[in-house]
Parts: sequence; C-alpha cells; structure tokens
Amino acid sequence: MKLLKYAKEYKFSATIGFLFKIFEAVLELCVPVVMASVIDKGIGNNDPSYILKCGLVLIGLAVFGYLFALVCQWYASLTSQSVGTQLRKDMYHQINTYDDANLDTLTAPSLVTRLINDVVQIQLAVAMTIRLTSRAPFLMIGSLFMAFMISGSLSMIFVVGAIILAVSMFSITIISMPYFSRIQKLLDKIALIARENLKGVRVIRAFSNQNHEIKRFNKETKNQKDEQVKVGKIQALLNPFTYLIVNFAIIIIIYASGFQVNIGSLSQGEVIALVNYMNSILQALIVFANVLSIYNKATASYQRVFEVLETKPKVEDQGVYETLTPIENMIEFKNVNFGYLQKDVLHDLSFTIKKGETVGIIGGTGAGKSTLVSLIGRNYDTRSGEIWIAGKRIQDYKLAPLRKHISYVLQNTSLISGTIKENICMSKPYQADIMNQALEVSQAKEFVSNLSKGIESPVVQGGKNFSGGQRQRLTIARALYKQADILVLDDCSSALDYATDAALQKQLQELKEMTKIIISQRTASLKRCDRIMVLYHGELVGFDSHEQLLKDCQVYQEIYESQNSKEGETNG
Ligand SMILES: Nc1ncnc2c1ncn2[C@@H]1O[C@H](COP(=O)(O)OP(=O)(O)OP(=O)(O)O)[C@@H](O)[C@H]1O
Repeated sequence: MKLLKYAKEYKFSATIGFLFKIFEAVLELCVPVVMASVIDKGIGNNDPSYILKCGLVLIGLAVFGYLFALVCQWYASLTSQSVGTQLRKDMYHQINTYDDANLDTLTAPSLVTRLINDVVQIQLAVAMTIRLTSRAPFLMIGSLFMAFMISGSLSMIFVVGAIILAVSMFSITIISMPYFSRIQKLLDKIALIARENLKGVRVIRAFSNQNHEIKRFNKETKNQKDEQVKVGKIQALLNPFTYLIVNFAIIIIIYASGFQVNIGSLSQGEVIALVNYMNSILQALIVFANVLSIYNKATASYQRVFEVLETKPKVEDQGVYETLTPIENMIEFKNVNFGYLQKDVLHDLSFTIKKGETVGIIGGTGAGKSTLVSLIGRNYDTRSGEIWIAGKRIQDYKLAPLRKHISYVLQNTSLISGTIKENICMSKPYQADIMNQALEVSQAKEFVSNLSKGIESPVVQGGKNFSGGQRQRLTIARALYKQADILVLDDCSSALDYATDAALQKQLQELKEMTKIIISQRTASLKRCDRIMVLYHGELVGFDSHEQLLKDCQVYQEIYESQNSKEGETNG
C-alpha cells in the first residue's frame, strides 16, 4: 500500500501508539477474571477484605488503562497529523508541476477538495488504525482465548457468532463502497459551484441570477445529502445487527451454562466472565464496524489523493539546454496543429517572428489566439509540427529556463495580496531602475506615484482595491520587470482608455531587444505593430503590416471596418 511509504517515516510514533493500545487491551481483558474471582472467592467465601483488594486491583487497572489510552491517543494524533501534512506537501508540490492539460482534467475545485477534505479522511483512517485496529482484534482474539480457557464447548458459541458478524460486516462494506466515491465527486461539484459563484458574484448580481445559482447549489447539495442518507441507512444496519447477534449469543451462553453450573463443571463467576467476554467481543466488533466505515470513506479519498500524486505533467521536461540566446529567427512555427481533447483549434500554422519584432495577433472570439501563445511557453505540447525558439526546438530546452525567457500577461489579471512592489518583483529582487522602467512603459507610473505609499501600497487579494485598468497596468509592469526575451500580452489592455493604450503601444515599440506578441481584439491597439497575424478559425489568413493587411486580407478588412463603423456610430 502506497500510504505505508508515508507511515514508515513515523513508524516510531505509530508503534508506540499501537503498543500502548495493546497494553490497555491487556488490562481490559483482566477485568472479567478479577470480577469472576470477586464473585467466586470474595462473595462465595464471604471475604470482604478479598473483595476490597480486588476492588483496588480494578481501580488500578482502570487508572493504568486510562494512562495507556492517553499515550496511544497522543502518538496516534501525532502520526496521523504528520502523515496528512506530508501528503498535503507532496500533493501541493506535484500540483505545481502540472501543466494546463493536467489542470483541465483534474480541475481546480476538485484539487482543493482533495487537498483538504480527502486528506482529512486519510488522517482519520491512520489515527483509527493506530487507536482501534490494535485493540479491537486483540480484544476479540483475547476474549475468545479466555473464553476457551473457561469452557471449550461454550466458546464455540463465540466462534459461530463472530463468523456471522464478520460475513455481514464484509457484505455491508462492499455494498457501501461505491457510495463514498460518488459522495466525494459530488463534493467536488459543490466546491466548483461555490467557487464559480464567489468569483462571479458581481456578474451574478448584475444579472439578478442569484436564485438560479442558489437552485443549482441546492440541487447538488441535495444530491450529496441523498447519497449520504442512502449509505447511512445501509451502514446503520450494522450496529443493531451486531447487538442482535451478540445478545442472542449471550442468551444461549447463559442458558447453556446454567446446566453446567448445576452439575458443578462451571462456577457462577465463570458464567459472568463468559458474558463479559462476549460483551468485550461486542464492543470490539462495534469498533470494527466504525473503523470499516471510516476505511470505506478513506479508500475513496486515498484513490483521489494518489491520483493527484501520480499524475505526471503531460508536457515532459526532458530538454538539455539551459540557456537561450536570442537570434534573428526568434520564434518559428512549422506546420503546427493543436487541439484540446477532441477539439481541433489550430491548423497547420507556419510562420517566423524576428528578434525584437512587435507582432500583433487578431481574430474573432475562439479563433485560437490565446491557444497559440500558450504553446510557446509549453503550457501544452503541439499535436504535430514543431515550434522553434532561438534556433532550437522548444522540447530541447529545460522547461524552467525556457519559461524564464518568456513573460506572459494573461487576460485575467491576477494580483496577489501584498504590496505593489511584491507583486511586480515576483521574478527577481527589487531593482529601482528596472521598476521605474516597468512602471513607465506600463503607464502605471503616474497612478502609483500618486498613492501615499507608492510601490509599498497594499494590494488586497485579487487586486480588488484597484480599478480594472490599474490592475492591467500593474500586471503589465510585472511582466516587463522580468525583462524576458519574449513578452506576450494576451488581450490585457482592454480596460485601458484609447490614449493610455496608444501610449503603452508606443513605449513597447521602443523595447528593441524584446520580441513582443500582442493579442488584441482592437485593430487600433495593433496598428503600430511591425506585423499583425490574422487568425480565422485556427488558420493563419494574413501576416503583414496594418496597411498591407487592409489592402489584401479580407478578414482583417472586415474586422477593421466593423470596429471603425461602430466607433463612428458611437461617436456620432
Ligand atoms: N482549456 C481548454 N479546454 C478545452 N477547450 C479550450 C480550452 N481553452 C480554449 N478552448 C477552446 O479553444 C478554442 C480557442 O480558444 P482560445 O482561447 O485560444 O481563443 P481566443 O482566440 O483567444 O478567444 P478570445 O478572443 O475569446 O480570448 C475555443 O473554441 C475554446 O473554446
């Protein structure tokens, strides 16, 4: 079992916990024997001092039993928490190696549920294994053994009862297993809805869509509840059934032992001891039933956690080159085809982008613009064809150094809580001159210097204390601060007014050493670019300057005209 690898590291604390639970069970097994001698010798011989002595022994057994239980509990918690923490660390580390294709499959909400909820189920199972799986079997076997010592024939009742119970427990476990994996999947769905809802709370309010969202959430929580209730009903059968069998066995023991007491082959104290041992078996079985139910849940969680740990990035990091030296033909696409799962997105793309060039990409919604640039940083690998950067296939570079040379600004601005400085200096330590240049080119300098704390001003989670345009400028500054050889701006100036956008494009042009790719829906944002790539349903239908495209690219002409006539209408 793969989990043993984790438990191994904490074998000392696990063993101590395990041993102390056994010590506690040994003391528990002594209780019926002491009770029997209280009845047979103390009460039988009317000897109060013997009864008192036995009473003290019972108190001693209880006190030591309690202390042993405490030690076990302590070490069980230590082990389970440590295993859980290590699992979370390893999962988090693994998730950070994932590429976009992995994230498309496993999805963020599911990963969060696995990191939190599923690990808790495993922690619980580890703690229960230490605390209960030592005691329950030990108590069962010990009680059976002690019962055999008292009466071989009567103990057969124990054996038959135990077999019936074991079979019923096993059946209930098998039946309830599939429910638990369904419940965990439904939890993923609930997490997904909650996440979407919280992220899009403003949009939902703006469209007065709260009722629909509440209904969607209620439907999934109801589904999850229904599954819980179904499995709960099945599992609820276990305890009454266990009590029924054990109590039935006790009736038979008392009935059968009555004869033996009459003929003198069994004492009254021994009958009480047998009943006590049967009760111990009952307790052990109830514990066993609870542990089984915890194991059921943990098995579903275990599979989900190890799926995260064993999922390898689809983009393999097997390149050898660690440095990238810009050359004339900086980026080359050679007959590149790409698609997501069943969907074809990019078709036979071939083009070259020169070092220091500023290239715009334009095309309708879903034309494949973002997909194209995501291939450059190997967020996905191509289906066929090759991408070359600075004279080498991108697969021949090690991933980390390759990505160090590319700076992305994505459509969704992502700022983290901290300060402006911390957000901008993510790629390297603070250097005043680089910071100044980044703020200036991104058109963020003015508004940042107007803040009382300047670059030390706080940024709340998601950058919500800034306007959309300010957030875009800060993310552009962050990308510029990296001083990468290739800069990709993915439709990230949509919230900027025309004047600021124009100033940004002008300043970007002046970064002669950097190769820039700018995605935009607006021809006005791209007309200063050296060349503009026109994508139409994943195909390259034009790649030239603004003026030339206006002359000979029909798709570009249509985009241009639609935007300019709209502007005309608006202005008019
Ligand atoms: N992770 C993904 N999984 C599956 N399909 C995807 C994924 N990302 C994009 N697509 C699909 O690929 C196609 C191209 O998407 P892409 O985001 O590249 O278009 P785009 O030109 O950048 O669009 P937009 O201008 O709206 O941002 C779309 O049909 C989209 O639905």
